Amino acid sequence: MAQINKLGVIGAGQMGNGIAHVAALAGLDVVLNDVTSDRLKSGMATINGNLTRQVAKKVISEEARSQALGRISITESLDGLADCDLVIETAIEKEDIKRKIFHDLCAVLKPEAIIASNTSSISITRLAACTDRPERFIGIHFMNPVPLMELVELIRGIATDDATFEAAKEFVGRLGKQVAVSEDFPAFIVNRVLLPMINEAIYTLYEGVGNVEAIDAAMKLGAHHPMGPLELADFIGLDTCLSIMQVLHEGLADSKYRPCPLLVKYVEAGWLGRKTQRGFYDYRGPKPVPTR
Ligand SMILES: CC(=O)CC(=O)SCCNC(=O)CCNC(=O)[C@H](O)C(C)(C)COP(=O)(O)OP(=O)(O)OC[C@H]1O[C@@H](n2cnc3c(N)ncnc32)[C@H](O)[C@@H]1OP(=O)(O)O
Ligand SMILES: NC(=O)C1=CN([C@@H]2O[C@H](COP(=O)(O)OP(=O)(O)OC[C@H]3O[C@@H](n4cnc5c(N)ncnc54)[C@H](OP(=O)(O)O)[C@@H]3O)[C@@H](O)[C@H]2O)C=CC1
Repeated sequence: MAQINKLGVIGAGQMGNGIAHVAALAGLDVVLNDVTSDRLKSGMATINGNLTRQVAKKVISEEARSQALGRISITESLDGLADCDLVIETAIEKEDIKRKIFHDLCAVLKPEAIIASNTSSISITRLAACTDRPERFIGIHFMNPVPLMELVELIRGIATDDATFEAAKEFVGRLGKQVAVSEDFPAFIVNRVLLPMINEAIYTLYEGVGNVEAIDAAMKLGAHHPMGPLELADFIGLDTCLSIMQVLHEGLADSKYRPCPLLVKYVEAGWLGRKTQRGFYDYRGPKPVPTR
């Protein structure tokens, strides 16, 4: 089994920067790619901020922080990923964008390298089929926030070979995370359970059963969830939540997965949650204020 020493990460958003952060701390060389230099700059600033917070909390040393930062390089071109042993795609949850990335990546990436997607919901088999190496393609699904969450789901496509699965498992173990293996069905395990709950919380708001604060307080205090479902939706990103519900609805053809029209409205408004500073809460002031 080939050892993974150099990791490529496509997309410098919240998941991409989290994966780059934990991989660099674990001693891997990381190349972070995104479409604009602004995105790369803000991704690196977030990594630096989160590493600095870990130093302040004595989770890591100052030396570990500076070594980790030194292991991450950035590139606006996929050519910069050519000699990586593993490339994880973490661009937005849109299948056409992911397919285009894999098409372009295969043209430059060394043939023996493994390709993975961090997709929350999309079929690994279908994504693998648009690459030149379906046997070396796998779903490696990290949870948000990556530096704090223990779990990573591994999803084999129909063609994924044993060596790829074992290399992915070893990689996840090196990052100090636990593996849950999921079959390749829409939204896998965590999101198959979590997203219908979030969607139902949005229906609860839409139908006027409770307001934002009441729904979140009910689930935090009444079910001991660390975040309320609407706060969590804002944290995940409302665009991502909608995309996952659409994949569940289309993939399982069951009306119980119908995305709530209010979720659609927020996404159409560009109110995507924390990343755009407005969602079920408005984050522009000193503390979050409910928008309903
Ligand atoms: C959509 C998908 O495909 C799959 C998914 O990921 S679904 C989402 C899964 N994730 C969850 O369900 C998260 C639920 N929330 C939680 O577990 C907790 O609220 C939490 C772990 C995120 C934070 O815990 P907390 O104790 O309430 O928060 P908080 O006190 O602010 O943070 C504790 C520490 O976490 C760290 N932290 C918080 N957010 C962080 C982030 N985004 N990145 C890195 N570190 C972070 C900080 O070190 C923070 O320390 P400080 O107090 O010094 O700032
Ligand atoms: N949010 C979550 O809780 C979780 C998300 N995921 C999955 O991870 C992936 C990323 O999600 P997340 O990090 O939250 O999303 P973000 O919106 O935070 O980040 C996505 C990043 O990808 C960039 N991007 C878009 N198109 C391309 C491209 N062609 N090439 C390279 N980069 C591109 C975006 O740039 P720009 O904004 O300029 O378009 C942005 O920087 C999705 O598949 C999502 O389903 C998995 C687990 C948890």
